[in-house]
Amino acid sequence: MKILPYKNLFVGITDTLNNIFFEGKYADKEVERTLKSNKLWGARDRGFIAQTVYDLVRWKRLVEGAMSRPLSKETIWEFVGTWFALDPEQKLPAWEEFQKVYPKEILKRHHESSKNIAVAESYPDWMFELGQAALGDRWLEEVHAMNSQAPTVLRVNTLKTDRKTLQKALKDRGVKTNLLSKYQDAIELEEKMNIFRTDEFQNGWFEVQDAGSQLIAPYLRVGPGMRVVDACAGAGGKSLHLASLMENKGQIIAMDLYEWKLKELKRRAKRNNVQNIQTKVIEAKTIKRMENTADRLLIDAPCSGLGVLRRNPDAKWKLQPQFIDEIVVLQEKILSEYSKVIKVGGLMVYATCSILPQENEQQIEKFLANNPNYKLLSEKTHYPSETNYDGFYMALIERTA
Ligand SMILES: C[S@@+](CC[C@H](N)C(=O)[O-])C[C@H]1O[C@@H](n2cnc3c(N)ncnc32)[C@H](O)[C@@H]1O
Repeated sequence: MKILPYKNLFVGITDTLNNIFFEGKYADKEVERTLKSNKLWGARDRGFIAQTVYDLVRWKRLVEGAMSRPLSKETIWEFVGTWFALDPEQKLPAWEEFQKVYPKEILKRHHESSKNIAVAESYPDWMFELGQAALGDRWLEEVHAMNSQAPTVLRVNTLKTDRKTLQKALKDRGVKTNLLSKYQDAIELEEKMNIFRTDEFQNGWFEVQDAGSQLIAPYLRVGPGMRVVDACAGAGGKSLHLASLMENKGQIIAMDLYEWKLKELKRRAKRNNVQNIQTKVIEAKTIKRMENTADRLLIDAPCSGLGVLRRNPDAKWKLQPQFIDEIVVLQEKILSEYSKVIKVGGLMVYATCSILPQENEQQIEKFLANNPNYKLLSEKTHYPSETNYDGFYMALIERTA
């Protein structure tokens, strides 16, 4: 993206990066906060700030390689300057903050440092090695695919409208979209924009949900009138989708450990005109009391998020290796305990937004070996390099006895 040579934009960028890298803030929230802080910035300014921050979060290690020193609070201007100096077409403003940024040296250092593929693709060594050990050459394709920008995809709320009507309404506002043929309820925006201010969003005609994620609720084969448990419902992206597929009939029990997430779910349900969701905070005996009660169970498990790094590039730097070990143990426990909630003959879907086999097919193999009364009907990993959307895993399992 071409440099906009205005100091206040760069101050916005460096402040935002500081908060993301050194104050533990989430990239999306921080970008949103910065953009709200100056009402005088126009669409071009905002686009420049958002894009530069996301690029720099994504390419942190590559830029550090070209600086040949780590990013710190002290080197943050050099970090930003180095990013732009890597592109010979860009001309850095002659500001004092960029005095020590020498494009020729940067390009020379980049040439050397990017011989290491983990630097060239900008991933921490441990993550790169973990993925490569698990997925071999496929990992190289996935890390590359997860370095591009995530498209914005909407899921039409079929309780309120249909895809064509939504597409036409957005077109009338000047928003160009494409219907995705392989995803029954999905519409993709041609250009990034803030879609949350539109009447269509406020009136619950759609939710923003990646196309890969939109495959999970239909995989559970729900129908009107069923009793469905969404065991890790969070703020309810999939619960809302299940409600649409069930035509608002039957019952969805949306559960999570955190009440604040379920509160957000309720708010979204109201906007979506969803009336068949009941929320429940999981306490010590909740799961035991619900055994053998559900026709369908969705376990959208907590995971490493190693399929959605292009949406959350800051996770590259925030995730720690021991978290992966811990999350695998938690997934195993959740599967073993929560699976008892379905009745004999009922179905469950176990899903993650990771592409690591240890969180996915290996987890299911262990579960089936320990629980012969469950049968795997199908499983699928969606890889970002193949779909151009987020990476996901889903397994459909039947309780047979
Ligand atoms: C992948 S997220 C769910 C996303 C959500 N289903 C959606 O579509 O928006 C996983 C969720 O599991 C929840 N969680 C973590 N540990 C849990 C546990 N032991 N039991 C139930 N939920 C748990 C987290 O709070 C988080 O909301």
